[in-house]
Amino acid sequence: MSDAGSTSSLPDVGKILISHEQIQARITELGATITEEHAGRSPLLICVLKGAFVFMSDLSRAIDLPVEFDFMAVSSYGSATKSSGVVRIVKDLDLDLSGRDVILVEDIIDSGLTLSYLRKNLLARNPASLEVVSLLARETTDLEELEVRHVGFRIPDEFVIGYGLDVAERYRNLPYIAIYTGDAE
Ligand SMILES: O=P(O)(O)OC[C@H]1O[C@H](OP(=O)(O)OP(=O)(O)O)[C@H](O)[C@@H]1O
Ligand code: HPA
Ligand SMILES: [Mg+2]
Repeated sequence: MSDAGSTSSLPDVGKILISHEQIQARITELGATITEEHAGRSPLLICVLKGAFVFMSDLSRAIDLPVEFDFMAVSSYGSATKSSGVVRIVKDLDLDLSGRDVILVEDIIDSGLTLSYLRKNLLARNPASLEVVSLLARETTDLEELEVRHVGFRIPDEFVIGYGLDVAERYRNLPYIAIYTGDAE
């Protein structure tokens, strides 16, 4: 049912691009790399809500360090499958970033608008370091330009849902990443 390449019986859920098992295996690798790179430190993980909450939960448990957590909610897609072009902060952080090693945790880098906005916003708070880990990024995204350190999977130009990613708030609970086949625009 969750095998890559197969389909779901749920409406608007198309081909499964990345299975639950593939996601978990990649998260184990990402967690080990982050653990190694931050050995001896206590990075602050910032989850970009809502989409990144599932990835953050699994990734944090694959990191063997005394990490701390904070959460920021930003929104630009609303119920559409195209960015509105305006990134709105819905909830700000609770913690002070000055002097902290910050790891920003995203679910997807699509147009890159959200990340560009967040990078500027967070750097203005004087962290000691800021790095970005995203579960997904479009094949067309220039990761060097956006300074993204770790990416789980590169994906083709299709709107995807599941594992935190939504369309109009639905399907975040799918345990895999699938192509959205509904008619939201
Ligand atoms: O690179 P971009 O084109 O900016 O797209 C990526 C962002 O868009 C989505 O957030 P969304 O606005 O849907 O909010 P949500 O996480 O609450 O669903 C996603 O979770 C990323 O944060
Ligand atoms: O492909 C996507 N799916 C869900 N949310 C998104 N936000 C940006 N791109 C996407
Ligand atoms: Mg969304």
